[in-house]
Amino acid sequence: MSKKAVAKKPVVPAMFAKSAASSSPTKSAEGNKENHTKPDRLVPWVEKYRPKKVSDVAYQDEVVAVLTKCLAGSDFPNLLFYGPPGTGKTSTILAAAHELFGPQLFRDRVMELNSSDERGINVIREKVKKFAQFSVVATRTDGVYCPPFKLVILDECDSMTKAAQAALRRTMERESKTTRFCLICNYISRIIDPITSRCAKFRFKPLSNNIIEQRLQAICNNENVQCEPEAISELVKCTEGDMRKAVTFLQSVARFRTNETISTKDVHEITGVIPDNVIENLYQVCHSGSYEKLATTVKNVLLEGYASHQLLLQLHDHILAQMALGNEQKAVIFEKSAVVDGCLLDGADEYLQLMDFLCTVMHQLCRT
Ligand SMILES: Nc1ncnc2c1ncn2[C@@H]1O[C@H](COP(=O)(O)OP(=O)(O)OP(=O)(O)O)[C@@H](O)[C@H]1O
Repeated sequence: MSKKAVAKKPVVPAMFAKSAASSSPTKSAEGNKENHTKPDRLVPWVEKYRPKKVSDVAYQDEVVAVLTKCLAGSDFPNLLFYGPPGTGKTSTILAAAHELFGPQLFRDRVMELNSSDERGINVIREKVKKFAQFSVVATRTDGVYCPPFKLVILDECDSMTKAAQAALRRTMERESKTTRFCLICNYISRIIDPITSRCAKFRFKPLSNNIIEQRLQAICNNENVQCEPEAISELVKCTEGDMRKAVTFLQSVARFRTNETISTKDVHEITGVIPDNVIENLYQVCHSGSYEKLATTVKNVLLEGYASHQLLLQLHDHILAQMALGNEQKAVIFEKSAVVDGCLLDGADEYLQLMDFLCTVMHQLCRT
């Protein structure tokens, strides 16, 4: 379902067209440093290009379809959005709240809390409960119907204590007539069952490379930033479906680019993506079967300052694409990469871990 719907989405959402005029000073920035009357160029692009309407949210077709229906009927269930970072969870509910309450009532009707700062039971008892208790009536402002409830958005609620979640559950039950809740988290497993069972749950998927590429291209067009097509693809490679990461990297690369046109070299410098020839060289050294050569190459690669986690990630993709390796050999290699990744996260020595992984690759290649 999602693939077809995604393919039909316009490549350039309406929001890009609207902000084109405001972004023109950035274009001339490349040659005309005087032209910065408005501090537009300092606005983070993640905010500037945050979806303004639910229909602007890319790739999350299921939740967009449900919310569109809810907005048409001006009613909402309690919601639980979960999934990896930068996939649109916060943007979606903020856009829905703006459409639901309009600019005038948004402040009165919406309470937004970041649970990683305010995670204790007192916040639920004092702030959330008090806000939820107020009853509101349906109104019509500028001809727009505004429903008779408020919305509490609890971001990063997977860092709430269990006691706070239990208190929240009671508030959700008691104030269900006057207040709707939208809980947002990365890990649904950390939310207690009585809460998950009271919410309509939506999993936000990592965005496809294709979609990220299209949106980055649209931002480049809107900001009049020139970019080699390979540079965009290279940028997308390191985002792992995280749109926030993609847009943030693009803005940094655009700011610090060495020439007028963004090149893959600029992207590598900012994102830490490792050039393909470095990865290919490591793979070929494994092929050669020489341990000494491997040890020297790994030392040199680390001296260049490449991050070991990124090396592991790109080696994984490179090995996955190798036809010469059978399934069994790949399975052994990827099992090792998972172990090595865990050890790196725990702070193990980068050189030893990479050698451990690459020796496994060498061993498996010698069997072909
Ligand atoms: N599905 C999407 N469609 C369009 N833009 C998106 C989407 N997802 C993320 N973005 C972009 O990334 C930025 C961050 O998105 P958002 O804060 O909604 O992510 P999130 O899923 O809530 O992340 P986190 O779990 O880290 O809070 C937005 O401002 C927007 O520019």
